[in-house]
Amino acid sequence: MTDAVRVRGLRKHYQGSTAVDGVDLDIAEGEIFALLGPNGAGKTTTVEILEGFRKRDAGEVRVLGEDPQRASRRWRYGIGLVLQSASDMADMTVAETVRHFARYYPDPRPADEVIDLVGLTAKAGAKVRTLSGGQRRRVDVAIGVIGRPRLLFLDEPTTGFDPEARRQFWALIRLLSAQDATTILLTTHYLDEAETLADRVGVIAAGRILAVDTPAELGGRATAEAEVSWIEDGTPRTLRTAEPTAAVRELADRLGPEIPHLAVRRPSLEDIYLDLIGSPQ
Ligand SMILES: Nc1ncnc2c1ncn2[C@@H]1O[C@H](COP(=O)(O)OP(=O)(O)OP(=O)(O)O)[C@@H](O)[C@H]1O
Repeated sequence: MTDAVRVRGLRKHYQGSTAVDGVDLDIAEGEIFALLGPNGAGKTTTVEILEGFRKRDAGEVRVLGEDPQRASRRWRYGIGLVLQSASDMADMTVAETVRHFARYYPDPRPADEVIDLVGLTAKAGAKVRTLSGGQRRRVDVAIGVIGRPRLLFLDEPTTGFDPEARRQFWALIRLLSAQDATTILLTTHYLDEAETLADRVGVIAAGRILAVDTPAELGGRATAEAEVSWIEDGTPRTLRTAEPTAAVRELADRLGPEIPHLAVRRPSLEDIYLDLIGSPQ
């Protein structure tokens, strides 16, 4: 499989402070990759360098086979952006906005098809300013994918969404990924979003990548000990074990088939993430 993104030894300093401190990153074509990290970790700086909006101080960067700093117009057509600050086309309708952006591309998707894809057909004639926050974000996605990008950048796409809107948005991203094998680089502060959407996640802190893996395997998660908890003689008990099934069987033998308040908990992606970035839990 070819790499959509290949980064080696990326560095960026701002007036004395180091924002990106030797990042290596590979993202395969068709992959959904989530970049996670605390505020100020270097996510936006890294992503803006990949998008060609920021110059690096050192390192090699290849995005869709080209150096974003010297990339061609054709290269830019292959990139889709959904940035944190939404486009302000508030006085135009949804359809006008999408058609407006379609003109920038040599081979855009049909505007109606994209509006349908993002679930805004019923709102196609509505002014963008009359839409809810979540609906506006869908307009941003429509603009991001109108040019048939091979690589889509999503910067904190669901901040401020209610739970239902987030789930709808995730379904849309999965659809985009499945339909056209669009490569997606997502930054997010929501661990459940990364877990649901991403094939792999990378954790960055203080400008360095700490770990890259599938959400299930990150930081040794798949082999981490489970915590078994229950109540015995009115007292809460917990046990950490690599063999929770055996522990439950032993408890059932001792306490009967219904073990009071039994729970078996494996570390969540959030537990692993907080552990990696060294945050007290
Ligand atoms: N234009 C700039 N000038 C000076 N320092 C900057 C600039 N942009 C970012 N920084 C600094 O670089 C570091 C990394 O910032 P960056 O925005 O890349 O982090 P981030 O991981 O995207 O954070 P967040 O999750 O808060 O968006 C921070 O310490 C930030 O203060």
